[in-house]
Amino acid sequence: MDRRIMGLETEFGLVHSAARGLPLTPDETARRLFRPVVEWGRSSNVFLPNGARLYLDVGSHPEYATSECATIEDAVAHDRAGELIVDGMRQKLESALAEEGTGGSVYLFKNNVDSAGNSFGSHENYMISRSTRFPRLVAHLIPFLVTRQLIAGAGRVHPAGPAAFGQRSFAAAPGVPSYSFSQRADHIWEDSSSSTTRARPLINTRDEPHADSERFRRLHVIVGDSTMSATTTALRLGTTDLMLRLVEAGHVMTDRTLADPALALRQISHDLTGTVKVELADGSRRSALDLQREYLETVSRFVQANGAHHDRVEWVLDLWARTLDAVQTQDLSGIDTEIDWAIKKKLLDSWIARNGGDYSAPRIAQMDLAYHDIAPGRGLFRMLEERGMAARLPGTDGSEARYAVDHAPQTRARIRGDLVKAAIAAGKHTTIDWVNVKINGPTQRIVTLRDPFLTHDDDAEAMLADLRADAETVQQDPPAPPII
Ligand SMILES: Nc1ncnc2c1ncn2[C@@H]1O[C@H](COP(=O)(O)OP(=O)(O)OP(=O)(O)O)[C@@H](O)[C@H]1O
Ligand SMILES: [Mg+2]
Repeated sequence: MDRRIMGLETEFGLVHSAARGLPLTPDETARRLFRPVVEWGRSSNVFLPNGARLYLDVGSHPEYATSECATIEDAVAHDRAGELIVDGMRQKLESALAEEGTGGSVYLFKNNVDSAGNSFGSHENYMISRSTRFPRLVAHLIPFLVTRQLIAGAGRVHPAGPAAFGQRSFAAAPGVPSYSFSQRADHIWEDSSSSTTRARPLINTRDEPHADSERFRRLHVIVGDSTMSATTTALRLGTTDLMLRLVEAGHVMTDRTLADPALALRQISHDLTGTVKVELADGSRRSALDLQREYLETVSRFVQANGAHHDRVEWVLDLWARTLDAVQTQDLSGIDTEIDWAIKKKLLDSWIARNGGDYSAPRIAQMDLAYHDIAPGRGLFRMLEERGMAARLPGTDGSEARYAVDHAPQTRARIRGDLVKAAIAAGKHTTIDWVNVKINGPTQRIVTLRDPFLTHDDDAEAMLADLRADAETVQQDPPAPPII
């Protein structure tokens, strides 16, 4: 696919800490956080004017699923817009709690593990053609995704050393405080399956295309870490899209099937040199660095032969190469403003250099968490960004995310977003999913958008015109969306 629909889902960690007395329970905090959303959309599962889905699933992790994006920069901007939106809700809740005397602080973390060791996800969605042979695609993608943490991991501190997996422990001896590439690697148990939680695979194979099922399929990757840095997010999406292109083109690829992908994920995550050898199904042993170098080389040759399919391909290949060089030479200075695990490691290592101690210091664990705090002026990544110590995606100036808060990208999300705004203004109840927009009421109407690329639909135009006419007759102002 030359143009590809992509979407990112982020589950946030949520904590209330009380100034005095007991904090709100996680469930209560989440319920309170979503109160303005429910007031606006009459549900804790809504689609927003920018086309995105904001919801509270079982448990207490707010989730933001970006609308369908057709470019990497849109996906990055909309992912960040989600942070701005939930941060606005966080600020509202903090103010409400202060007013009623409960007080305390509300924290939202864009990470993948909580203090009790539970893991929550950052899911990537890529549209692929129905004609692509799915088992072949999955087989080629898994070894890539297992080793992708070298270039797209968010980094994690293990104050008591890596946890054991079955009978095995990794890298540093058990009990030796350490740092790993990935947040998520220790929590994945299978290579691919149709469950996202129970067995927790790398790829969820449940077939829900959210589009015309005869033409399209949605690839649901759930192994990735949530990334704070725009450049890391762009690299994560950009490299994966290139790999998909290669497979889709029917490019003959070496079989790199791993003997045990979940085990290899952990072995690789806990070896910052990238040189530990993991076992392939054919009995050979290869390092993550070697495998990633081969992928980069194959993709580069493919691009040379077939041309770049968007204007960031060169940038993706360059950052990919620089990151592998940094791992190989163990000199992170070339990537420590661009790749999350390296940005965070630099921060932690400079604290240790100034204060002594090691990765077991309580302050280090705090910083590991605070890096992912999305609050401006408090989150460590946010602060680095404000000081110009975290790179922006070239050609962007930071205003794109703010714009994406209430503007949908140029896909069918644009139509959905317009209908959401118009329905709210007209005081109509709706039932919406990724494909359908239904106006409830005595004269039910439904618009079905099966092609995610389409930005125009006659039925939707007609519905929009009617909703706008209805809005003229509504006396009250519509409720404001639950965003800042
Ligand atoms: N046809 C498509 N191809 C690829 N991605 C899509 C397509 N349609 C929608 N998406 C993206 O897929 C994601 C779906 O998010 P959502 O949270 O609803 O996921 P889900 O897997 O369907 O449901 P759940 O998280 O409830 O299990 C969004 O980011 C959206 O932009
Ligand atoms: Mg989801």
